[in-house]
Amino acid sequence: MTDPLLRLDAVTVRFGARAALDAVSLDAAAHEIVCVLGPSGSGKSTLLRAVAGLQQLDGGRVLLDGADQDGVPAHRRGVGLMFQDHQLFPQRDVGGNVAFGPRMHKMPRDARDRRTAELLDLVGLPGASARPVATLSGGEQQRVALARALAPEPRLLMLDEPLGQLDRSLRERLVVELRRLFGTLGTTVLAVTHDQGEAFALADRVVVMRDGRIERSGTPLEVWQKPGSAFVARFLGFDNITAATVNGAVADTAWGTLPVPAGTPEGEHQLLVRPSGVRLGPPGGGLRCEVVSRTFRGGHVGVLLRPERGPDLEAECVLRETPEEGAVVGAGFAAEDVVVLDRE
Ligand SMILES: Nc1ncnc2c1ncn2[C@@H]1O[C@H](COP(=O)(O)OP(=O)(O)OP(=O)(O)O)[C@@H](O)[C@H]1O
Repeated sequence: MTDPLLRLDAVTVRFGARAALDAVSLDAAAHEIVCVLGPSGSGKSTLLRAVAGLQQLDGGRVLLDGADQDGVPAHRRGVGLMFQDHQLFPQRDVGGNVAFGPRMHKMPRDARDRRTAELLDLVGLPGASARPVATLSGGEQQRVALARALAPEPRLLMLDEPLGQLDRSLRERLVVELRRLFGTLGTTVLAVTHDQGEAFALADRVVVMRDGRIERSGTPLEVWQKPGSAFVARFLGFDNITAATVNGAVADTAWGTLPVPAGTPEGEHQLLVRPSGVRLGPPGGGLRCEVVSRTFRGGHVGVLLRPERGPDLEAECVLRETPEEGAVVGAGFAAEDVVVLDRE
């Protein structure tokens, strides 16, 4: 087997008594887009800094193309970094910013100009080379920062909250463009973000961190379908979580008896019920609930329910079928949207 492009092998970084990274092991294959996701303070930036060579390790190894990077300074690792505040050089024009890396690498002027023009095309700013940085919008600055990070052709591109400061609609558009761009260029990417929507849209593989450790790793679909722990489920925005005793095809919970998917192991578990699996009907059938609030979410409406027993429940409804606030409804549960969580 060939070496992965990036390998972290039991990497530990401590600040005082606290481990910001606690024996983290992680591989990224060439051309893979890996997004590290996690709450504030979970160690995401420390992980990027460790790979970049900006953070001393207290244990473990970082390997690039199979070579241990111990003692290799940041500028010799061949990795590109784009940080949240994407600081462009304000006194240089767009072209001067993008060509900065290649000039440092002594690339001849012709080739530099060609590369700059190509990259500006790729990021959707054709012909912008002579524009002063101060005349760019936030989204345009982000694109220039990206072109600058790509210009030296890094073997690994690392992004720290790449779209952090942009508004939601621009982020949603840019994230699709970024994925396409990285696919075209074959760039290997390690990105960190606390925005799960961004990570799921961008990544081939999502890694969720918790207190300096990797809690869950998989394709976006795998992690979405099987969060594994209550922590990951909550982080993904799922709140319908309850303790349950599984017995055959059903489970006893605070909300009453719920169906569970075939093959669910017997015994005590935590269960997640996806909002799409909470089906609303007339109050006579199922668990009696009052509608507390409704939140419009584009394609559907999130409905918060106060059941006659058990914690609040969230349901997902199509607009036409959404009950009024204050209405009393009966909630049923669909087995295919009930997921077993194996830990807190
Ligand atoms: N230079 C430092 N000195 C002391 N503690 C630090 C230092 N850098 C990070 N930490 C601590 O290490 C832990 C991980 O921080 P890190 O910045 O990696 O988290 P993060 O997941 O990137 O958070 P955020 O999303 O807020 O940027 C935190 O508890 C943080 O306070």
